[in-house]
Amino acid sequence: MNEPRIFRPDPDDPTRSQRGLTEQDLAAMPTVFRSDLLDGHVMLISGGGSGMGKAMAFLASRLGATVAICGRTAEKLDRTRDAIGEATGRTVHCYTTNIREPEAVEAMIADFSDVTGGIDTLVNNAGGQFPQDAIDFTRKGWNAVIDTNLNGTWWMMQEAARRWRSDGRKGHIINIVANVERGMPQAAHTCAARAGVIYLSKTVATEWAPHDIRVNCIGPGVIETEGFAMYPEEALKRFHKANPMKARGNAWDVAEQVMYLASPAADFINGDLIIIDGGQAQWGVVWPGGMPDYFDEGGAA
Ligand SMILES: CCCCCCCCC/C=C/C(=O)SCCNC(=O)CCNC(=O)[C@H](O)C(C)(C)COP(=O)(O)OP(=O)(O)OC[C@H]1O[C@@H](n2cnc3c(N)ncnc32)[C@H](O)[C@@H]1OP(=O)(O)O
Ligand SMILES: NC(=O)C1=CN([C@@H]2O[C@H](COP(=O)(O)OP(=O)(O)OC[C@H]3O[C@@H](n4cnc5c(N)ncnc54)[C@H](OP(=O)(O)O)[C@@H]3O)[C@@H](O)[C@H]2O)C=CC1
Repeated sequence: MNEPRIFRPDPDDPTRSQRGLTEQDLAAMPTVFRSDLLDGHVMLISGGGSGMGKAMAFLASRLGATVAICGRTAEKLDRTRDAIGEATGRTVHCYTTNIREPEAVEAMIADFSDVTGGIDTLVNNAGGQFPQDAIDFTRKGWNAVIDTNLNGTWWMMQEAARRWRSDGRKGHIINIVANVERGMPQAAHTCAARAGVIYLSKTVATEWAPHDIRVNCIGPGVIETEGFAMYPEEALKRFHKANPMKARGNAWDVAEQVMYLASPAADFINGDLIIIDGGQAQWGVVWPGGMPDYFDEGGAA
């Protein structure tokens, strides 16, 4: 049997404490892309201090891009900057910015544009949610998820677009959403926010075409990252059963797709949603963490 091209963690290995790829993995993972693919390219990645955003920051830097990452936790950003510097010799710019604060977003986009001469690709990857039955959401919990994933993403999109318009510069936005086509029980807040982002993106992909701004989304399925800490162990044991490949994706699967979209090869892709989920959208039941007994008649999940 052929070995997989990239490492896929064994979901049943109880000895693994690490969730997702290590910095050593990210420095050494093979890539299909040419090492100078993104020379001269400027990329801002929100949530770039961990998980998929960190993998994107590593890969973009390895391919020659000038990268900035933002998040709420300075230590995570600094650590990522140092690890990428060590692996690639490149300088990653860090912004301790909460995307829920529009003034802070405005200042970050202005600064990174001024420092670099202009952003080429904005990747809105920051986000998340907690698992809970919708009927039990508190107002604060609902607002936290909507404010992060919908409002925060929008402040970033609008500020970048305004700056591109005033600079007369073309730009590209890639929004990381989720695979929400059939809904996702215990994640209704995030489904609402991500569906909002997908249709916001499709709409402005048309509105902003005259400004030479393209907008696309990527919908990951179950991708093993540090973010899995949000979920109970029992649910994690079942996540890989949510797709017919019976696998978890990893951050590199998503990072390589982002680099493809950022490259000239994707110049004619606009207003699209690309799903990376091992076939989850077509498969079985919609409860990644397992169904309540009410539904689970034959133990199918
Ligand atoms: C299994 C099936 C899977 C089903 C779903 C399976 C999805 C699989 C695929 C997706 C995987 C991923 O996205 S993995 C990536 C996950 N990564 C993340 O989620 C990281 C970022 N997330 C966050 O920062 C937080 O979750 C988020 C709520 C969005 C923003 O946080 P804030 O800092 O604003 O909020 P907090 O102060 O933590 O919480 C604000 C309020 O939210 C509510 N709240 C917060 N955590 C809560 C919790 N665990 N349970 C209930 N309620 C909670 C409370 O009301 C909180 O108020 P108080 O009561 O006053 O405290
Ligand atoms: N892993 C998966 O299976 C899937 C993940 N996703 C989504 O993909 C994205 C990346 O997730 P993943 O890498 O797995 O998880 P992580 O939890 O590692 O990444 C989320 C990142 O977003 C940052 N972030 C969260 N809230 C804010 C905020 N208000 N302002 C700025 N930064 C913020 C976090 O940093 P900090 O807390 O320091 O601010 C963190 O670095 C998220 O939007 C996630 O919901 C979607 C589908 C599946």
